[in-house]
Amino acid sequence: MHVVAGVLIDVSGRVLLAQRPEGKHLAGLWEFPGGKSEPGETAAQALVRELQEEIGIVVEPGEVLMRFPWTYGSKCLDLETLRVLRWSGEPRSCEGQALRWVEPNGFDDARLTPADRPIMALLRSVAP
Ligand SMILES: Nc1nc2c([nH]c(=O)n2[C@@H]2O[C@H](COP(=O)(O)OP(=O)(O)OP(=O)(O)O)[C@@H](O)[C@H]2O)c(=O)[nH]1
Repeated sequence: MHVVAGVLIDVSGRVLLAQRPEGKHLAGLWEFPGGKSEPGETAAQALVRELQEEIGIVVEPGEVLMRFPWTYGSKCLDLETLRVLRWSGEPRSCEGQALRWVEPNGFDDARLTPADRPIMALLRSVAP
């Protein structure tokens, strides 16, 4: 399963996280917004579609920050994380999930989905 996630960084260096809803796998943990790609979609196309559906913004995808496999029990992900260069609109919750801008250095890893911990570590390492 190919999953794309987007890293939005605001002017003060905070990144946007979404909370996984009740009743879902990893409920309550925070992740970068995104979702599964559909057959035939590139990662960039999937990211544009997912962020439009989930948080109501139109994004310009940038470079791939990280791509790696991750296993949760019997679930295997190919998680591809892209930087978002620009977006139009103000992120808002379109599917009931909580959204939050957080400082990479001030957010406890235990609150992230496990696969997102190495991504946050990368963001911390490049933070100004
Ligand atoms: N969108 C997203 N999913 C992630 C991230 N990190 C991570 O481990 N995942 C996992 O990737 C899987 C795909 O997520 P999804 O949002 O498309 O699907 P879902 O579990 O909500 O279920 P559903 O859409 O089938 O109902 C989930 O198991 C999710 O926990 C991330 O940063 N962003």
